[in-house]
Parts: sequence; structure tokens; C-alpha cells
Amino acid sequence: MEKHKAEADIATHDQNPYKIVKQLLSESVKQLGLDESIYHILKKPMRVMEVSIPIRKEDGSVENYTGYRSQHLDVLGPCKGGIRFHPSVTLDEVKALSIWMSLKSAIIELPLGGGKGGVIVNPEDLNQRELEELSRSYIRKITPVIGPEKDIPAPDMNTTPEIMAWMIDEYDKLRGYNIPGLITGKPIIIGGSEGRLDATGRGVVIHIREAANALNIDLSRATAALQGFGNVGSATAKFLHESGVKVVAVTDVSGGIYKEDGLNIPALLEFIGEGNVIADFKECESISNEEMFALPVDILIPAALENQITSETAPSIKAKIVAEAANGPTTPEGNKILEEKGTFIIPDILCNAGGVTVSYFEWVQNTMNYYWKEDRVNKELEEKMIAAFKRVYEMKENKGCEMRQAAYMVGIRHLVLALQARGWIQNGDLSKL
Ligand SMILES: NC(=O)C1=CN([C@@H]2O[C@H](COP(=O)(O)OP(=O)(O)OC[C@H]3O[C@@H](n4cnc5c(N)ncnc54)[C@H](O)[C@@H]3O)[C@@H](O)[C@H]2O)C=CC1
Ligand SMILES: O=C(O)CCC(=O)C(=O)O
Repeated sequence: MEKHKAEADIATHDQNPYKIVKQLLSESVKQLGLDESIYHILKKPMRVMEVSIPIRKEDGSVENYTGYRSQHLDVLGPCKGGIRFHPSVTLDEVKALSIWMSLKSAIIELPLGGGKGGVIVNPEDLNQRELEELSRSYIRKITPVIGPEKDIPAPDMNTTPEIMAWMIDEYDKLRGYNIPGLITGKPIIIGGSEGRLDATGRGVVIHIREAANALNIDLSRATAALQGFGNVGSATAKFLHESGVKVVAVTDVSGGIYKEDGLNIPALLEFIGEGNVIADFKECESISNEEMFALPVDILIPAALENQITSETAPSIKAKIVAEAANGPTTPEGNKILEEKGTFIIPDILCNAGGVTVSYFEWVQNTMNYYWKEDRVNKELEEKMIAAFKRVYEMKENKGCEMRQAAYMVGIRHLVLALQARGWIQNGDLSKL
């Protein structure tokens, strides 16, 4: 076991998500009164794979892309987590995302570990054939480390059910038979789950509702602004609108739109569903991310990238609730500023856990080869989200800390109990847990 101090190991974190998550792990291990060795166990993924993915482009040239798969810890069950296609993917980002997956599953008490994958690529630079080749080739390269009992990928930024279908098809070809439990977030016709597409956004809005109840905020009079209108952002907007919340601003990579008396969310969903971008939606004012963060709304939802709420953007934020639908949207400096203002933060590892929860249901259905109706999926999702919110909120109240520390402590507590049961921690004093 390494003996050096956690503080020295972390050094300055700037905006590196791996350093940020290590800092949070270290603080939470200390706050739980656990031995520092627990931090040293949790800080490192158990396995990381880097692959090269040469693709023949349409013009005959070959481009060699880099991909990763990080498996953090499988003491609770097989690793699980999405695959991201994005030009800013780094190994440290994928490692951090895999640690967040472990914590997320532990908070929800799913029998799953944490995994995450990524390829450094801008999918907009590829045509459909090249994208399919990249997806199939990536899965071929990581085949030795994945499987329904080892590590189960799923969608994340810029990856879709169609991409999941290519990936599982490639894996099935290599293995020689149909293995639906390999990947979740698949199209329903080949074993996907009802409700998975909307699950992350549905979960985000359940947590917003629980937070609003705790803060005595009437959602039918509340306003919201959203960064990101992809899988997570669009579903979040839909359920917010259905809950009576007035969504006044939305941004995506093309730009942003604002309407003081509320955007027409059903029309916007239809418009985006037809392949358009936010910036082209008519009869609204244009707005930048920075302007949107500063709006006098009740709820602010980052649902795109990491490191959006920073020392620069946080001071202008007026929202009472920040619901982190994205992974890692707030830097430690941004977080400190929000906490000082008394903003209620629903941390990513709790807020966006609806996705992996329904992915878990999909994997269960694949294993049983028996498929649930959407009502059952949504009901069981709701139960798990409410129970997880309660666990984190109670930890916050008991320890007198903020929601983020509470979520880390709930996740770490669950992981530590599994480590102890497996004999990794011999004589640990876990009585305070
Ligand atoms: N898909 C899922 O089930 C889950 C996703 N997440 C997280 O949610 C976040 C979003 O993921 P998805 O919706 O799946 O990705 P997506 O690829 O479907 O959508 C991403 C959205 O972010 C927008 N975006 C990109 N750069 C932007 C910028 N600079 N400013 C404003 N908007 C920008 C894109 O235009 C797009 O609307 C990520 O952090 C992801 O890790 C978390 C849990 C589950
Ligand atoms: O659905 C899954 O298995 C994972 C979703 C994911 O990547 C995430 O929660 O960040």
C-alpha cells in the first residue's frame, strides 16, 4: 500500500477531472473517518486499456484514432458505463468518468462497478460509413476486456442507440452468437429497454422535484435554464415542461435561445428531432452560455460538458438549485462559490444516475430474456431515484455537509462495505459508517 500523503498526490488540480475526483475522494474518505489507504485503493482504476483505431477515410487516406476503456472497480459487480466520442477526450477524463460510475452505482446500490470509454474524435468529421467503421473497430479492440459479466458499455456524449447496435453486432460476430447483455442503450428491437432513452432526463427531474420539496419551491411557478440539448438535456426539458416548470433558455453547441415567458418545449423537441440545431429555432432571443448561467432562474441544469461552472461563471449564477445532469460540470472553485451563496447542488453522481439505473434494468431484462413494460421501468426508476436522494440528503443532514460531499460519502461507504466483505480491508474500523 502506498504511504505518501493524499494531498501531495493530488497537487493542484486545475481543470483535470481525474485530479478533481481524487481530491473529492480524499476529502470524503477523511470526513468518513476512514484510513487513508481507502483513498489509495479508490483513486486508481483497476484496469485501463488504450487502443489505436486506424480508419480508412472516404478519400483513401488513413486516420489513426485513439480510444480508451477504464475499469475502475468491480467489487460490487461487472463494470458499467458509457462510451464517449469527443475531440477533448483524454485518458484522465475517462479514468475520472469511470470513478464517477463506481460512485454512481454505489449510491443507487446497483450490483455494478464503474467503467467508461472514450475515443478522441469529432464525429462531425466522419461520414456515416466512417463512423460505423470507427464504432465497430473500437469494440473489436476492447473486446478482450468487455462482456456481460465483465464490463457493459452504453451511450454517452455523441454516441447513440444506432452506434450501440453496430457495436453489439460486431461483438456478436466475433463471439459467434447473440449476446444482448453486452451493451445497454440499444434499440428496443434488439433487446433495448423501454424508457432507456429518456431515463437520464427523467431521473434528473425526479431529483429536481425531491430538491424542490426539501426547499419548499413550488415547481409549477419555477423557471429553468439548460445547457445542452442532446439525449439528457432534451429529455430533462421535456419532463420539466410536463412538471409545469417554465424553461426559459436552452443552449447547445450551435448557440442558445431565450424567451422570458417560456420556450415552447414540445415545438423545440420536434424541431431538434427533425435534425435542426438550437440556434435556428425562431422567435427567441439569442443567448450565450455565460448569459444563460447568469439568468434569474430557479433551476440551472448543465447537461453538456465538464468544467462549465467555474470561478468565472459561478459568481453570476442566481439559481437556487443547480442540477448537474452532465458529469463533472462544476470545478472545485465554482463549487465553492455556489456553496458560499447557499445554492442547492444536486451532484452529478446522484443527479444523472437515472441512465445507468435503466441500463441496469436493460441488462437484467437481457439476462432473463423477458422484457418489461415502460410503466414498470419508470416506476422502478422512480423508486430507486427517491431512495438514493433520501440516502444522500440524510447523510448531508447527519454530517452537516453539502450534497456533493454527502453523495461521495454515501458512495464510498457502500464500496467500503463491499471491500470489507471481500477481505480487502482486514481490521478496518467501520463502526462509524
Ligand atoms: N446519455 C446518458 O445516458 C448519460 C449522459 N450523461 C452525461 O450528460 C452529458 C450530456 O450527455 P448526452 O446528452 O448523452 O450527450 P449528447 O451528445 O446527446 O448531447 C450533448 C449536448 O451538449 C451540447 N453541447 C456540446 N458542447 C456544448 C457547448 N459548448 N455549449 C452548450 N452545449 C454544448 C451538444 O450540442 C448536445 O446538445 C455528458 O456529460 C454525459 O456524460 C450522464 C449520465 C447518463
Ligand atoms: O447507461 C450506462 O450504463 C452508463 C451511463 C453513463 O455513462 C453515465 O452515467 O455517465
